[in-house]
Amino acid sequence: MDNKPHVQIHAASSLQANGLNKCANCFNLLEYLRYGVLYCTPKINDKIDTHDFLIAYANHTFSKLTGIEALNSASLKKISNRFSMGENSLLSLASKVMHTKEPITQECQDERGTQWFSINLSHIELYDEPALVIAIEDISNRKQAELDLQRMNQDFITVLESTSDFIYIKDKESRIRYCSQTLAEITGHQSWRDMVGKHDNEIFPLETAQVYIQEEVPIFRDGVAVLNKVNPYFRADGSVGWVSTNKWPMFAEDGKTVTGIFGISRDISESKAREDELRTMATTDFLTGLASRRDYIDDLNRQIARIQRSPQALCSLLLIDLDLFKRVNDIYGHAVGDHMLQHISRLMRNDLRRVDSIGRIGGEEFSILMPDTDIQAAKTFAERLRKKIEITPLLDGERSIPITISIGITQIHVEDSSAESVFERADVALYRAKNSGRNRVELG
Ligand SMILES: Nc1nc2c(ncn2[C@@H]2O[C@H](COP(=O)(O)OP(=O)(O)OP(=O)(O)O)[C@@H](O)[C@H]2O)c(=O)[nH]1
Repeated sequence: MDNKPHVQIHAASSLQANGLNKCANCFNLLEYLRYGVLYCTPKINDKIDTHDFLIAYANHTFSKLTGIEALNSASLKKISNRFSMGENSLLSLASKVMHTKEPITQECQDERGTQWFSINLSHIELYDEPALVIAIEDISNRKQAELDLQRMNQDFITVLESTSDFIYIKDKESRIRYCSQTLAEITGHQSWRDMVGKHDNEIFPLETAQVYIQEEVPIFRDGVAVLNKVNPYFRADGSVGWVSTNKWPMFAEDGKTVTGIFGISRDISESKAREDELRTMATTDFLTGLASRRDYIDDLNRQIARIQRSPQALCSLLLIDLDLFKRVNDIYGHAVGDHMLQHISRLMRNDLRRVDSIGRIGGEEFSILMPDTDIQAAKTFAERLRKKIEITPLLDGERSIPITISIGITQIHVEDSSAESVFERADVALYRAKNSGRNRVELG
């Protein structure tokens, strides 16, 4: 140790001085300790309940750690306020130890709050004289690490309590160790702390829990992440939401053993609902609920492909146009015109088989696909539909508004390579029906 001072021992009594001097070599050893050591004796020889102590010996490390110099023969009271101990003081602890003869260990800071110490006070009897040994250790680094950890933990809890995502850490039995407040609330718990130790089986309906548990099998078995899984979940109120989930394995220090799972599930209920809505809008006509033109043409193309594969297969197509529909709009207004389109759609849809499909392919133009139906059978169906519409007017309050339809029919041929050629033939037939006075069925 550098600049090690010569050991000097100041004894409270001659008897003690004798003993201590005999121990001088032992005290020399203490100079090499990484602990600071004070050896104190009660200031008044025979009174243990004295309020002060004489520092008989301080090792070099004590001065080095605390920055307090000239300790030998100083009083403990004098240096007591150099340690910040909350309710206690070094002096009060010293008195307590002398009373109880029980050692005390306490953590404290220096007066400026820049250093942390662990201080141990022990009562000893040396040559029948009571004495106090104070050992001090600089624990600033450990304390800083502890405080950092505490702060990190607090930050982590703040994240858990404020994030809108469902965040969770599970142990190797898939039990919750931490989770976000949102996950607690959505599953009917007051605090995320109520979730700690729970298994998915205890949180979610069994079926949902099984999905989540299965998902975690490869994570535990192979240490791989599971990413972008879209799953439904059940809220405490019974409603269904959707989450997109990422789960990662957490490893032990060996970097191999999976000790748990870290997961983030994001609620995508709103975006999923919007996506579903857009998909429906793209495939469904908003006014009538029938297939949109695009979706209907997809069906038609499938039928064309089927017939190309099996030329003996049949499929007929009806092109249907409302007669003089402009007049309905002009006389009754556009809203009634809309009701008429809905009315006709309902009448047509009610007459279809499961295998048939129907689409609104223009403003007041519809088309029906009839698989496994030749053109004559399609004509019979079309005539029946035409008559039904003729005799079923739209009822609008007191008013009864009649309408008729014209229909052009064609059968899909093996030579048809696209929807256009099929529509063209049906259109020619429809044109003929219109030109022949409307409310007619024509074949093309
Ligand atoms: N109310 C309403 N009318 C529509 C809609 N789409 C198209 N129409 C109307 O449908 C009418 C079609 O008129 P036209 O093409 O002249 O045919 P039409 O009056 O039915 O006569 P023909 O087809 O020759 O029998 C137009 O007045 C369009 O405004 C719609 O979504 N709602």
